[in-house]
Amino acid sequence: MSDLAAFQALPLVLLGAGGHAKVVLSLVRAAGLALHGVCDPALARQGVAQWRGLPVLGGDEALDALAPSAVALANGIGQLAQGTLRRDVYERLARRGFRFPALVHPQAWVDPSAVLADGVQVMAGAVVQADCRVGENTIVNTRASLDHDCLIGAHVHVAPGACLCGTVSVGDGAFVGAGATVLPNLTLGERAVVAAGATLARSLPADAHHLPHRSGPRAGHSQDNPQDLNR
Ligand SMILES: CC(=O)SCCNC(=O)CCNC(=O)[C@H](O)C(C)(C)COP(=O)(O)OP(=O)(O)OC[C@H]1O[C@@H](n2cnc3c(N)ncnc32)[C@H](O)[C@@H]1OP(=O)(O)O
Repeated sequence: MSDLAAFQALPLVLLGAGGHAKVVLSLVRAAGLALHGVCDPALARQGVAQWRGLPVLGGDEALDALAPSAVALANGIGQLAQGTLRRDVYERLARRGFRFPALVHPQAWVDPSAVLADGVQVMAGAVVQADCRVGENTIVNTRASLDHDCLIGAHVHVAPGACLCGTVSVGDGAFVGAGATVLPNLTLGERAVVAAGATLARSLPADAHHLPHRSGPRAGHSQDNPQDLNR
């Protein structure tokens, strides 16, 4: 068996037991992959022995008893705009030699020419089109789509229902909110944030935020100042 096949056959340890972890667990089960257990400090503190049918192995320290050659990891920590916990945990454990296989829900479409790095998660209903490249630990969440030739960095979250048109480049750590649309050929810098529901029509520099345009006045904001209405 090749190194890659051996790593893909390892049973998975799920990290975290919050909302994102539930969705990762659902993917792993739908894909028929083997599971070893879940690590979650809160469940361990509460003395919980089983979570959604999985043995609770303990908190972070439980991984000290496991060899990177014996298990692979599935990152169940979610990522909100500007959050770093998911990335920190991934990088710390990857440095210790643990591998995170790319996980693709059986009801997602990933074109065979697309390249997914370790730790990428493609959730149910998502689409990754031809010649996309997706960097480590990135989430392509439920029903999100990356059209042809998108180049997505590491630790990015493309939230549920977001749509990236063709040839969009996204820097490491960026966040594209639920239902947002990014027009073709644009670039988002590292850690840039596109708000849920926004349409991005110009490239966004590193660390910049893009909020949706407002169509009407809001309490406490002047109707004469368009900036108040279009923050
Ligand atoms: C499975 C899952 O659920 S994955 C999670 C996916 N989550 C998302 O997609 C959420 C993405 N987050 C957003 O869009 C956020 O609102 C952010 C990160 C862009 C901005 O967050 P903050 O800077 O905290 O903005 P804050 O919440 O203080 O809002 C500031 C104002 O902008 C408005 N606003 C913020 N984001 C949006 C938005 N996406 N659409 C419309 N209005 C918005 C707020 O209502 C608020 O208006 P107000 O001043 O009239 O009260």
